[in-house]
Amino acid sequence: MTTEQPVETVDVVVIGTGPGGEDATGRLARAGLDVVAVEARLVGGECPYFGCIPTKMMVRASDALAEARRAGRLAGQVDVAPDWAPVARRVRDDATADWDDTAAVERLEKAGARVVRGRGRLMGPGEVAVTTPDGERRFRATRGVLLNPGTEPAVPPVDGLAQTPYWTNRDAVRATEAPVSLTVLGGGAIGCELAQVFARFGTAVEVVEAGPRLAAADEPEASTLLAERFAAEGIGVRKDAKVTSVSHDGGGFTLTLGDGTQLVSERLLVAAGRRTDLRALGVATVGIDDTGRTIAVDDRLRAADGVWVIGDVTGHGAFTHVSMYQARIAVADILAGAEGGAERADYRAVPHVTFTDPEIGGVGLTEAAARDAGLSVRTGSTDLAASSRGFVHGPGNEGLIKLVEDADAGVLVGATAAGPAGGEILAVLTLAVQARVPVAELRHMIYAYPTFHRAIESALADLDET
Ligand SMILES: Cc1cc2nc3c(=O)[nH]c(=O)nc-3n(C[C@H](O)[C@H](O)[C@H](O)COP(=O)(O)OP(=O)(O)OC[C@H]3O[C@@H](n4cnc5c(N)ncnc54)[C@H](O)[C@@H]3O)c2cc1C
Ligand SMILES: NC(=O)c1ccc[n+]([C@@H]2O[C@H](COP(=O)([O-])OP(=O)(O)OC[C@H]3O[C@@H](n4cnc5c(N)ncnc54)[C@H](O)[C@@H]3O)[C@@H](O)[C@H]2O)c1
Repeated sequence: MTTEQPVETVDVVVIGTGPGGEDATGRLARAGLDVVAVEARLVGGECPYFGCIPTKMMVRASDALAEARRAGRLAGQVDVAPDWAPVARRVRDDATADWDDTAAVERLEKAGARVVRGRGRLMGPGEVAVTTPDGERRFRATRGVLLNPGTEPAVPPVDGLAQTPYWTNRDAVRATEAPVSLTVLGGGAIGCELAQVFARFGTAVEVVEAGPRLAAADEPEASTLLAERFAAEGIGVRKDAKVTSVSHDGGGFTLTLGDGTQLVSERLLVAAGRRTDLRALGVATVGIDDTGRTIAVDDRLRAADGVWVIGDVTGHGAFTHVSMYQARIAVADILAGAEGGAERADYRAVPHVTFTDPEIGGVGLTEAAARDAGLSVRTGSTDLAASSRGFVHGPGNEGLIKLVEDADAGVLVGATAAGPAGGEILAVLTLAVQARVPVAELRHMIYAYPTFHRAIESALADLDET
């Protein structure tokens, strides 16, 4: 039986504590506000427990195996006997504390915030109801409500799929052993990272992608690079594939494709994008459209009077760094009161890194997006393997740098760095896009020899020739 409690008046209610919501809760509490953070699962959200951190530990392990396998051509034979046990142990003990958020809750409490376990929803301006295991609690927020609900794995409406024990990322990070065989539905960021991880541990992996290429958000050249590496590592990729049905029995999963092909595997990972449920959040009660997947926000993350929204649900890049960037701006705006915060969100240089090998880093606009935006586009590219550092590196040196220039303005508006340390090379390119560093200045710079990032110089030179 549920009991209704009196309405508690507080300064701010935060619904959902992904990386941004957690950070914002701490900042607001440290600023002296009375803050209640409502969390239905684990404080910290997807990233520390089911996303970035555990999957990057898995990537680190699989990269170690790949490097050991390359050692024969560099330093003498290394015997490689993959063992998932240390991976599972690190993910369980080091990354997620066995999926326990006590430390995160204590951090927030130490900052002066309260954490309420349950599912929150808006009931009108400043009004929040929380369904907890002990009944419903009601809060009235006088300064504002901050929404950071994140996303859930999307499960495509494929005949039979919902009735099978498929994995999502939340199950894959809990794997206690690498499966014998795995079909991955979706060749985006999650699908590609995890396909390569398990393949390197000996799993027979097949990626089934509805679209024409892997990593479709990135430049086509990066997709090709990744596809070539997947082929070299024996990872099957089926592009333009339509899955018509899925079944599961003692023999595992059977996927039937549109052309009649059947794929059989021990496990099935669904990595086909994410979904949100705005209706359940009650956003319509404050005048926010709840029919789409995202919530529109202004450059101070305001979505309605007294309502700020941050994270994946804003549609400005489903990345931890975006969620935390937005948290800082929203908190400053909440604390500034009527006059509003000074900092405005600017998404021209949002970086992202897909931690496959080769690692694919991208920032700003792709060539196609820049052309669609009507810019006068010039591109420059270079082959990382042909650089001095690529030559030194040898096995595993495949990569590229691609620059997208607004030729009229003489600045970069986008860049891709794929290869060993692609994400690290990206840092200087992110700065160039963000600060609109003139291409002439980038050419004038000195790039340390023989680094991977020195190849930027060759890509800049190539801008002249296109
Ligand atoms: C497998 C995987 C790997 C990833 N790797 C990376 C990476 O390497 N780098 C990177 O930058 N990003 C990565 N991401 C994306 C990253 O995890 C998210 O962008 C990040 O977590 C930010 O999300 P968020 O702040 O919107 O909220 P989330 O992290 O999704 O958290 C939202 C929280 O709100 C809670 N919640 C939702 N609704 C309610 C409600 N009504 N009441 C109470 N609580 C509620 C949820 O329980 C959840 O804890 C990865 C994601 C996945 C799935
Ligand atoms: N390193 C990182 O930063 C990182 C890593 C993982 C995830 N993420 C974030 O999480 C988000 C979600 O990742 P994701 O991989 O689930 O989504 P995604 O949007 O990146 O990729 C989903 C893929 O699934 C395909 N797909 C959809 N329905 C399908 C179907 N029925 N059959 C076959 N393929 C289908 C899509 O065409 C797409 O290529 C990413 O967009 C990213 O923002 C980031």
